[in-house]
Amino acid sequence: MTFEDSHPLAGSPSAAGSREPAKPRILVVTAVEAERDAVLRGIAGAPGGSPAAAFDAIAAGVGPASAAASTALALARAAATYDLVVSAGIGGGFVGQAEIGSLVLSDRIVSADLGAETPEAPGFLSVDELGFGSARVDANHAWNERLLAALLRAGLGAIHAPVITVSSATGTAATAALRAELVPGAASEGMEGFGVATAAAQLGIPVTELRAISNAVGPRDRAAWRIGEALQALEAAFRAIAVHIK
Ligand SMILES: O=C(O)c1cccc(C(=O)CC[C@H]2O[C@@H](n3cnc4c(=O)[nH]cnc43)[C@H](O)[C@@H]2O)c1
Repeated sequence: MTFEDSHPLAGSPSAAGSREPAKPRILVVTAVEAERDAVLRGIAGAPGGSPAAAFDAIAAGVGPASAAASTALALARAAATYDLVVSAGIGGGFVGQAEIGSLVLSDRIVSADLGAETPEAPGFLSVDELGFGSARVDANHAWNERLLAALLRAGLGAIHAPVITVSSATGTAATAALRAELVPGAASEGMEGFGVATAAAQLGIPVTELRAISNAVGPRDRAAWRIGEALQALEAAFRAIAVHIK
């Protein structure tokens, strides 16, 4: 028995009897159902309902703890057979870095509030500086290139930059400035990426984060959030990925 005969991920025989390469398996983890449904609408928009990858999408709950626990459970149920995990959803955009409606693909995923406040400037020490591990997971470079290429093929662009994870969304200009200083170049803020990334990284599975910007990171103004616009951008991004990923 060959590997192709015995391995469940080795691909299925085509009509001509030759073997198609197996589609990559991608787990998409959102916070809420509205985000998951936008992702699923995008994937369902692939021509013939046949996406170029095998996707599963789950709504894992808001915040890094729920995201980590739900991701770990989904990975365990699938015996960790995913090729990529994507933390996805709407997100805040840092002013001057990412506008409302734009897409941000993480080059690294950084927990910006995992550490200790200090009375001295800048007012915060990360767990890395405290010597308790790391508040950073690097996004998978090779997968990012494939995702960016897929977006580009559909005429979409994404800012490639750090995405921060926080347990409390930024609500003042001072916190926005502090978080931008702590993570230079950060373009987006969400509440789940580091949890998703930690679960994936502990199983050795490549991970990245994709945010569609719904609001500016800064003084809290919920009425100004453009959730519909961001969900449409998220849907378009996953349609592009489902059609064009190679
Ligand atoms: O009310 C709705 O219809 C609705 C639809 C989709 C998503 C939501 C959320 O409130 C999701 C919360 C989710 O959004 C992320 N997020 C968005 N902007 C920020 C931000 O500026 N700072 C931090 N997180 C942000 C976050 O990941 C939350 O889980 C509502």
